[in-house]
Amino acid sequence: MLNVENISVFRGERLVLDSVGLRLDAGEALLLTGPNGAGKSTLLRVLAGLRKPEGGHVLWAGIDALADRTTHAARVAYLGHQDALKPGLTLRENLALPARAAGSDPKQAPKQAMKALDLLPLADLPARMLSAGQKRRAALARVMLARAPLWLLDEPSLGLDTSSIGLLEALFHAHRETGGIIIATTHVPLPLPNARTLALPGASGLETMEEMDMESWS
Ligand SMILES: Nc1ncnc2c1ncn2[C@@H]1O[C@H](COP(=O)(O)OP(=O)(O)OP(=O)(O)O)[C@@H](O)[C@H]1O
Repeated sequence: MLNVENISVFRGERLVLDSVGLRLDAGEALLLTGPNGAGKSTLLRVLAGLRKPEGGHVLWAGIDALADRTTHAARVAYLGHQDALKPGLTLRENLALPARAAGSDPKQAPKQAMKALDLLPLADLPARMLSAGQKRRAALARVMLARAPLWLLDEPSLGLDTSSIGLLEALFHAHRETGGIIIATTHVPLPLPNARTLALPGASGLETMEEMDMESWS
């Protein structure tokens, strides 16, 4: 379903991703691992259509996914390092936005998502009053509400306590059960049974533009 071929990305002078490829079918999950700066977030942003790669293809059901960014955006639920909540709106109001965008009932769907992430008691608090872990759970509720088949999650368990990890496990399971795909970057174990792992090598395994030029002359 998702077929990623030869993705290469430069950041500044450095080749951060060098011909990265992966393939995932419905219901599958992939853990992206590697040292700080290895390019995990960069790859996730490329897959989300938020950053253009210098080379390679992202195919969804055999079609070039990045050719039409609007269509691709509807396939993707992206969780970055920032939780993307509007601080002055209540949690309930924050969650009504993605529910409406996904064509769901803006009252019922947020309620269900808050229930799944144990956020109902916080529904009427402004987002700025939530703790870091509560904000992370709210961001995961947004992911759930997007009703997108491809979840791209940058360190989804960051700041979560043990019981919240249990909620995450149930969320992941339900998404995969319905044929959803999950790609998550992480430095810690995640509750994704039978997930595959793609370990990015990090800067020491890659070359700079300068080194590449030198090689091409030799
Ligand atoms: N705005 C930027 N401009 C230039 N280089 C950048 C920029 N942001 C990140 N980089 C570089 O891109 C490389 C990959 O960064 P990226 O954030 O994808 O790594 P990561 O594997 O997600 O790291 P971490 O584990 O720390 O989250 C790093 O070497 C970083 O210095």
